[in-house]
Amino acid sequence: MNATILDQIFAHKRTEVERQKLKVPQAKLDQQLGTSPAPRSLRQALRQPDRISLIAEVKKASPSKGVFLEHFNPTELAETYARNGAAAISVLTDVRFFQGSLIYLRTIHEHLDKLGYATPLLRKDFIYDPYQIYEARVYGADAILLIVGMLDDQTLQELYALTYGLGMEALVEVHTEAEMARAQALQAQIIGINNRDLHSFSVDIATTQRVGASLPAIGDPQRPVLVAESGIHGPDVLPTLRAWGVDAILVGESIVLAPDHAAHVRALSQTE
Ligand SMILES: O=C(O)c1ccccc1NCC(=O)[C@H](O)[C@H](O)COP(=O)(O)O
Repeated sequence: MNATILDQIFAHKRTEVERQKLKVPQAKLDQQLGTSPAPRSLRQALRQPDRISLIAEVKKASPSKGVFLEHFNPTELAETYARNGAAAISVLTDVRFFQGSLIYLRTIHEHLDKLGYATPLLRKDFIYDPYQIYEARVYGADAILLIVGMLDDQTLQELYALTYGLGMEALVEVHTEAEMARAQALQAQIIGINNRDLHSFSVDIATTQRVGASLPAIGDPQRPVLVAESGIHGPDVLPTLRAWGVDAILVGESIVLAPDHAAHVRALSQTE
């Protein structure tokens, strides 16, 4: 079988992380941990009784679509998100395929702090090694993404425990019913259903309904915070997602491509 882009991403990620460990050894990260700003709760920010919350993504490019924004200013974008009602901000930190950076996390954190916004920041990357979780904390992440489909159960459990041990939270991402069962076995508090098949890049919003069907009923205290990820273009779909029990949406492409970022964020945050 031919290697998919996802296989290439994973292979390159391993090289990138090993290279980074040589540049900034774990011992150095350990020293810097104490100076990181205290984490804020993603879960609390997302669970609103009366509306769907928005996680707005700082996304310059994607492997499926290339560059979205030639004039890309991550701090300016994040400021627009925070000012216009985003409950949280996802920062892509993968360098090669998404043209992201860990530095964006730090500069966005510092910039929003100065403006008085305490919007939680999610490190969005392909995380498989504890080193990346320490890195996330040192650069100011409040939460990280764990993609169930790329981790075995033991690694998933270890990374999840480390994340919470460092005071952060994890958005545990699934795409199939089998992955959802694994996320539930982990007792994940925040589960994201990615509507995008990361192998084929096809997007189907109905994935959220199908894969979310096994969760405890809406209103059950055992029900995790549910995030619908990818392929959300506008607010018209929000009532349907609400009916499916979605607490939050994660949106990148439609925001960065919108002619008016602020207006699109307001519409998706239902603050118009
Ligand atoms: O965005 C991609 O093309 C992509 C390809 C391969 C792996 C991951 C990918 N995206 C990561 C994401 O999950 C999205 O950036 C995020 O859910 C926002 O999606 P969208 O609103 O469709 O940009």
